Amino acid sequence: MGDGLEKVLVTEEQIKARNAELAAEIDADYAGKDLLLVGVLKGAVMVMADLARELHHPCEMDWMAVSSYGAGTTSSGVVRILKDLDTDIKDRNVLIVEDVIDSGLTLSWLVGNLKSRGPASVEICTMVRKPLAFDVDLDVKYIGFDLPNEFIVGYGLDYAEKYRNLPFIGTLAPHMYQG
Ligand SMILES: O=P(O)(O)OC[C@H]1O[C@H](OP(=O)(O)OP(=O)(O)O)[C@H](O)[C@@H]1O
Ligand code: HPA
Ligand SMILES: [Mg+2]
Repeated sequence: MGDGLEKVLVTEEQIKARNAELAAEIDADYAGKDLLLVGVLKGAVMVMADLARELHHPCEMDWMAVSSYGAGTTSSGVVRILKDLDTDIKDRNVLIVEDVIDSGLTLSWLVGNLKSRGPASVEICTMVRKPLAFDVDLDVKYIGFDLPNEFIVGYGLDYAEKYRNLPFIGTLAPHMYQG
């Protein structure tokens, strides 16, 4: 592929179908309950927008920006809040919406942070989970796709802020990030 990509792992059609399935599960699980979606900027923008439009259940949306990757392809392990929620989540049912759980460091930290604010519940929905996350004690209720341990881009996922707008998920050709 001449655009720095190596291969497509999940097509636009597969993502759309999976979002509809996940939304149906969420609709059923939250029937009669309040629901606040918390998107993790910037990666979760695409999945939040698409998933929310597949939901029939009324929900609110808020956003947090945390960063642990900077411009590289491995997590620094240090999570910083760049933008906090506008909403008080005390007694609310919070569903965190993410693009990827890779090392799991970002979400482990975020779940702990949000739970300390006294919500009624905190659950996680991620479009992609990678195998390193199995080593972390993290309960992930809604998972789009389990993918292998390769650096991926597209559908919100970036490499040095690029490729987020691709409608599919693919891998980057190694020459793009190896010197
Ligand atoms: O499971 P982990 O290894 O912690 O990685 C997952 C997190 O890393 C990425 O965000 P990043 O910090 O790069 O910010 P971004 O969403 O703005 O790209 C991604 O969007 C997840 O939030
Ligand atoms: O594979 C990935 N791609 C882009 N951003 C990421 N953040 C964690 N893992 C990834
Ligand atoms: Mg990123």
